[in-house]
Amino acid sequence: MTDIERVGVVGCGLMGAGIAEVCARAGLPVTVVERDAEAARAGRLRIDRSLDRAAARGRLTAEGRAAAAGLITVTDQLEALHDRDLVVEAVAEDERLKTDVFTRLDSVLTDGHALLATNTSSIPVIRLAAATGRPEHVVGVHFFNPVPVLTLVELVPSLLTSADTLTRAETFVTGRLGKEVVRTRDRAGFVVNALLVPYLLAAIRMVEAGSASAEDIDRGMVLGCAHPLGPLALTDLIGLDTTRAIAESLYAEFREPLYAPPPLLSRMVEAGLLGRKSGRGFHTYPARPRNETAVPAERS
Ligand SMILES: CC(=O)CC(=O)SCCNC(=O)CCNC(=O)[C@H](O)C(C)(C)COP(=O)(O)OP(=O)(O)OC[C@H]1O[C@@H](n2cnc3c(N)ncnc32)[C@H](O)[C@@H]1OP(=O)(O)O
Ligand SMILES: NC(=O)C1=CN([C@@H]2O[C@H](COP(=O)(O)OP(=O)(O)OC[C@H]3O[C@@H](n4cnc5c(N)ncnc54)[C@H](OP(=O)(O)O)[C@@H]3O)[C@@H](O)[C@H]2O)C=CC1
Repeated sequence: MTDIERVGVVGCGLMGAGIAEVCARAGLPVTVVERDAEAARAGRLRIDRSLDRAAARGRLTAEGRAAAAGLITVTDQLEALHDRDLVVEAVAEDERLKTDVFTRLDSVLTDGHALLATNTSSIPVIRLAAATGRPEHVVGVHFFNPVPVLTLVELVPSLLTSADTLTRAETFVTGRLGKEVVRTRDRAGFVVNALLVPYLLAAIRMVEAGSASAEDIDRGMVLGCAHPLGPLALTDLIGLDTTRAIAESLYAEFREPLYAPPPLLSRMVEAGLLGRKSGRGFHTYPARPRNETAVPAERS
């Protein structure tokens, strides 16, 4: 079994909140760190609402909901992670921001054997590992959105990740969290995003070219290919800012035009049209309390 008993998460947005939730639902105490007190409050609300939703849908008993909520602490103090066996970094897809978090985590974690994981979608893991004095303990552990629903985790060793770190990370995500693992090499976008993101960008280029409406492009893929969401609704779910950041990493690594972010995507990010999280992207979503992910309009 796994030696990981105390988990830390940095960032309590869409992914950090989901990762904290699945760890707590597996019975693990989780400390989540946000940027400041207000963001910590918003993160706590995000986790609590997701637990409420799971309880309302009958996927969690009232006792299970209370137990999971009781295992989670959200704070704005990175030092609170000093005693963790594993920390998963889930801040925004920005290499400088992540590098800074890894440098700080390296000095905060007292246990020399603690695992440092990144949930990055696309940034090569070695660049984050190199910001620490313990690259052998740094590994990519890439969850999928929504974390409580999707079972895949991509496991990404860098050239300096030790075999022991990889085994401990895999044992944790499969044995403790009940997820399925795909191992991938440390290349921008790993496996899934290297395939998925060019498809999302192609749909955005179709909107830009006026080939069809966003609604019809999505309907085409939902009705014609049985995808749960069309590409533009999926881009709204991921976040347009995150999608653009992933495209930029892929383009920087491979220089393939199919990875280049289309101008429409960049203009929408610059306009603050980030998808569900801002209430409007390629589709619109009803207003929700501040910092909470909106639900699609058709379900309101
Ligand atoms: C960018 C990256 O680096 C990598 C990525 O993650 S790429 C993105 C990958 N994700 C996808 O491709 C998502 C594909 N879409 C889906 O899986 C589904 O559309 C969806 C789960 C998002 C919504 O499913 P749906 O059937 O349209 O709606 P809905 O009926 O509300 O949800 C289905 C189930 O998921 C649950 N669910 C939906 N969203 C959820 C969330 N955010 N948190 C927790 N549970 C959620 C619902 O409660 C429901 O569960 P029950 O059946 O037990 O009631
Ligand atoms: N969205 C998706 O579908 C998926 C995303 N990912 C990856 O997960 C990571 C997080 O993405 P996602 O959750 O969508 O992004 P979000 O923007 O929803 O969340 C990022 C969170 O990190 C917080 N944050 C920023 N800087 C710090 C800091 N220094 N310390 C603590 N918290 C900080 C942000 O706070 P504030 O808002 O105050 O800046 C925000 O709450 C990214 O690397 C992304 O690529 C992986 C799989 C799927």
